[in-house]
Amino acid sequence: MSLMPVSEALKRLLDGVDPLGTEWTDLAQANGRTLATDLVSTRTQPPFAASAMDGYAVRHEDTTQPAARLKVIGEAPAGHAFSGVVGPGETVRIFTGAPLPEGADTILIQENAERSGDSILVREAPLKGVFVRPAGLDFAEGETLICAPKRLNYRDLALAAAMNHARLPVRRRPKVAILATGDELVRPGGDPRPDQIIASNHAGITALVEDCGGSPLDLGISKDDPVELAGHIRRAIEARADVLVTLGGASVGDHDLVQEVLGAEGMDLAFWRIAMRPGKPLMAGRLGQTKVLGLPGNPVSSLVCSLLFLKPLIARMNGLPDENAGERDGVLGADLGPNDRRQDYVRAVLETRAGGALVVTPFAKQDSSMLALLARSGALIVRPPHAPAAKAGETVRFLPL
Ligand SMILES: Nc1nc2c(c(=O)[nH]1)N[C@H]1C(S)=C(S)[C@@H](COP(=O)(O)OP(=O)(O)OC[C@H]3O[C@@H](n4cnc5c(N)ncnc54)[C@H](O)[C@@H]3O)O[C@H]1N2
Ligand code: MOO
Repeated sequence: MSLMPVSEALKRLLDGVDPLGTEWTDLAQANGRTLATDLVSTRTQPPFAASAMDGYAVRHEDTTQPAARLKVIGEAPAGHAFSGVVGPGETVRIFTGAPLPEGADTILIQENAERSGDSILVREAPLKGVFVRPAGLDFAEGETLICAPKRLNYRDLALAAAMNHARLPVRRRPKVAILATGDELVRPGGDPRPDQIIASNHAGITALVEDCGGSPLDLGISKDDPVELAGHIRRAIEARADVLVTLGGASVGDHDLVQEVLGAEGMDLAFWRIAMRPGKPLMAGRLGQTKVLGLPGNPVSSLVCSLLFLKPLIARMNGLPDENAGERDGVLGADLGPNDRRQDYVRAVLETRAGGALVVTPFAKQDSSMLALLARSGALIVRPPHAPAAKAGETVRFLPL
């Protein structure tokens, strides 16, 4: 049986996938969304020369004489510009964020002024121009401040708000329908019979889809029954899912029906069976406008395949580059035996040792059903097909989790 290399499978999966369309969203809903077009400022910030301190707006030349005294002719709190002009020997009481009044060029902080009635004594002369933020210090109208494509974070959103964008152009989030299959599965919180287990893959993949900028759609659990399975698959198509992820039933057992039923529903198969561990029975295809990704049922296999295939697919639909291209070098923390023909993704603890070395220490057991070890892993050591045995201390490639 020939197995397709991981890189070839990924290429086929992403082939011809274009970014989804653009929609507008409120600023409050934009966290984690992907900006679809560059964001240009509609404002200059600050829009006026502003005081950076609480104190007095002065003409610098009036403050240089020892024990200079200035007359307070008004007040400028933030949001209330002083409308007059500061003339010789005059000052305006000013607060942080208020516009610098005309005539003044410097801020005397209040700690260095002694007020009595409507005058002040300059206790320590300021340097010329201090504590004045010039107009446009932060940014100017017309400047492109956030370039698309970019997943928006809290800093971007503060900046977009400061630019006065209440709504933002973002990519439509890929809708990812997730369907578990198997008579043995019961939802978390359910009451399994002795021969049943809890369906775990859903929870993990839902979270991964959200983390990657997709919108998960829970299609529940289908029994290993072709009619029921076909019904669930049709629901995904009716819901116009961009991606249908099936969990389990991808292998060769008598009850592994997913591929057969998808085929009967009209799926074009792109590939099945990959030279990777875990994840060998991975399958992909297209059903109408919906990309289909058939993940193996073993929990670690389904999560590793999601990381390696679903994540880049969602990134592509958002118009973003594939972050998995970020494999790194690490120091192997324990010996590894020779690899076979499948590219191995070895669960490992990731540590930073003194001096900054990244050390990846593989777990001795690597069974693809072991979620507890995956949860403790910080890295997947990537071992190419037929890699020779490796000794602790050698350099290996890894993907951070
Ligand atoms: N004769 C062969 N048998 C198997 C092969 C093979 O090549 N020849 N491949 C093995 C490999 S590798 C994998 S991986 C599994 C994957 O098989 P399926 O995708 O058909 O998965 P299932 O049989 O449905 O389930 C496997 C395992 O995972 C549990 N499971 C399924 N779904 C969930 C879920 N949503 N949450 C938690 N656990 C789940 C299921 O109970 C099984 O224990 O096939 C090997 N067999
Ligand atoms: O792909 Mo299977 O995950 O080797 O267990």
